[in-house]
Formats: sequence, structure tokens, C-alpha cells
Amino acid sequence: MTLEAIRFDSQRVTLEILNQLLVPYDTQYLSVGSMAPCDADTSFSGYEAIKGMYTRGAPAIMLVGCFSVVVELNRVINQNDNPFGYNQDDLAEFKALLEKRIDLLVESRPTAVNLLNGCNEMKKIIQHKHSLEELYSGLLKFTVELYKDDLESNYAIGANGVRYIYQELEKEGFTGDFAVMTICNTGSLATSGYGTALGIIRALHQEARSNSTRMSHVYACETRPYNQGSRLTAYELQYENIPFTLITDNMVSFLVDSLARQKTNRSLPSTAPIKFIIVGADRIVKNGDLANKIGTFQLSLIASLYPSIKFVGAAPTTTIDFTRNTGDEIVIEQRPKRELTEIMGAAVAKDGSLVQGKDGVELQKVRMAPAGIDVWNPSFDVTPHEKIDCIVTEKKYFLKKDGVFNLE
Ligand SMILES: CSC[C@@H](O)[C@H](O)C(=O)COP(=O)(O)O
Repeated sequence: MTLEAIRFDSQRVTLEILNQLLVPYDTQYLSVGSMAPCDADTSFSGYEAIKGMYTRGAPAIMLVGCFSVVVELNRVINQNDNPFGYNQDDLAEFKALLEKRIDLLVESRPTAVNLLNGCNEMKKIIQHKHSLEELYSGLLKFTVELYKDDLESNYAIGANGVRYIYQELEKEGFTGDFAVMTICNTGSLATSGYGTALGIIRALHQEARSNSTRMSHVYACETRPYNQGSRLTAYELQYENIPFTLITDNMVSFLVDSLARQKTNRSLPSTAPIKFIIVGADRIVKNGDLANKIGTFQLSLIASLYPSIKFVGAAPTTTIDFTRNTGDEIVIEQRPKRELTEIMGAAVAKDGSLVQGKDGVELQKVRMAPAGIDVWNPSFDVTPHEKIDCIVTEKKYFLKKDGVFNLE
């Protein structure tokens, strides 16, 4: 079994999240007790879990956020533990504070739209409920289904992605081994399980067992500055026994070109050419422009130089934002400067093993740049639809007609 990013117990109404800041060095779960901080409460909140990058990946962020709303309400309504100041004698006032706190939760990460979409659905449910009990049970039911739907969506994305890829290969008359490239983490840790882009890669790996035209290798980009590729994707690929090679983000062009021209004197990890670059998404807008982890856009530019490489975005429909027409309207989260100038990792002993502290693996933060320098740290970029060949959702795979995506 792969690590679970989210553990929600619907009987006890408890939420635990994997502390992804420690993966792959250590496995620790943190208990989430509210949706957002408030002065009178000391619990770790969904807001803090998301903003502090303990939980990451657009679908996982949505699920943790929505579950944290239910956990907070359970404390107030069923356990009579109300440090948040809800007025239980006045439904309208109760709803007003609840919506205010949900709005605060949504501010935790601005680029990924899934949390906003999930919270908007919750608000619709809240409006139509006439008692606290109805409101609570409606939201509990909604979030449990949201989790199940996300998991089902991931499997469907995997299947739709495989169909698209084999159809493309057939159209081109390509047979034999091929490779794919991906960035960031889009696997079971970024979702309810299985994954979006990494879900397609998992499904391709399955397919390779019975098909002689097969994905034989994956290139995972390290994904600076937060290294989701080297920490999380590499962990998941290794766990699944999928053959892969980690590269830094600035090796992409040289690798793609070396494989396209079969430069075997460059010690290439495999000779299989890269045929698909498959990425996840944090928000896809109406025209198909796609916001994803910084570094994604440059992959699309490289793919567009090679007609034999297709650029594929994969996401559930909860990632689509039909209220925005183009990528220019997407708010890009700026992350703290220290994420570029400092890095945290596990301390390595002289013999190559990890140093153990009293609470597990010893983590160390090191500085890698002069103090006080100027830094630009956008967490995401936007890939224009012109550079995207296909968008895969749980419903189907979308191709452009006359250069235009119709994602409805
Ligand atoms: C499956 S979400 C799409 C991912 O590619 C992605 O950008 C992601 O995991 C977000 O990264 P994050 O670590 O939350 O900043």
C-alpha cells in the first residue's frame, strides 16, 4: 500500500494528514482539529496544514480543507467544544461565522481552484439547511462523497489517458518502447489516492505488462524550489517499481534532444524516446490555459519544438474554473524567499545512513545563497492552451478543434 496523505475517520470524525514536509525521510501523521486558526483554540488547522505545505497538491488540498470544516463543526455541534464563538442559538449568525471561516480557509493557497470549488459547494449546502444537525450531516455526507469521487476520478483519468496515448502512438505508427516525463507530484500524496498525471503513468505501467508498445521509462523533474519531484514523485515511483530517472529541471532540453537524436554517447539512462510530457494542474480555465507547478510552462515549450512529443494535462473536473476565460486571470501564489535560499533535508552520516534524533530522522536546514538577496518565487506558472495537445479528465480526453478546447 502507498502512503496515504489523508486519513479521515467518518465514525470518530477525526482528520489526520501525512506531514509531507518529512517525506521521504520519515512518516508522521498530524491531527487537524479546526478549519482555521482562532485566538481561543490551539489545534492545528486545515488552513495551517495547507499554507505550511504539510499537505499539497490541488485535490488533496481540497479534501483536507473540506474535511477540516466538518471536524470543526463536529467539535462545536456534537462535542460542545466551541472556542470559535459560533452562536448555536441563532442559525443565521452561525452560518455567517461558518462562511467567514470557510472564506479564510480558501485563502490558504490561492492558485489551486479545487479547494474554492469544494468550499463553494459546501456553502450551497449550508444555505439550504434549516438546523445545525441537518447542516452538519449534509456537509459530512458531501465531504465523504467528495473523497470517493476524487478516487474514482483518478482511476478514470488513468484509463482515459492510456486510451489517448495509445491512440496517438497508433496514429503515428509508433511501436516499441517509449518514455514519458513529468513534473511536481501528482500521485497518491497529492490526491485521495492513485493520482492524476501520475495516475496515467501508473496505468501506463500496468498496460506495459500486456502490450509490446510500452512505457518503459519515466523522467521525473526535481521541481525546484520545493522539490516535490525528488521528494514525493521519486518516492512514489520507487515504491511502485516503475523504472525512472530523476533529473533537475534544467536538464530537460538536453535530455529531450539527446533522446530525440539518439545521442547514445551521452550515457542516457534508456534509449526509449520521450513521447509524452504529462503534467497535473492546479487550475484549468475555460480556454484550456493551465496553471501548474512552476517549471511546467517550459516543458510545454520544449515539447512544442518536437512534433513527436505531445504535451498532456491531467486533472479532475474539480480543477476546472469556468469562471475565468484565460490564464491571465489566474492569481499566482508568491511563496516566501527562504524557499529558494534555504533547503531542509535529512542529515546524512559519514556512512551514508540518516542521522537519527530523539524524535526520528534528524532534519537540517541549510542556506544555499547569500542572506538578504532579492528572490522571485512564483509557485506556479501558466501554460497557454496553444502549447497543450490534450487535457484528460475523468469524463474524457479533450483535444482541440481548430486550435480551441471546449471543456464543457
Ligand atoms: C495534482 S495537483 C497538480 C500538481 O502538479 C501540483 O502543482 C501540486 O502538487 C501542487 O504543488 P504544491 O506542493 O501543493 O505547491
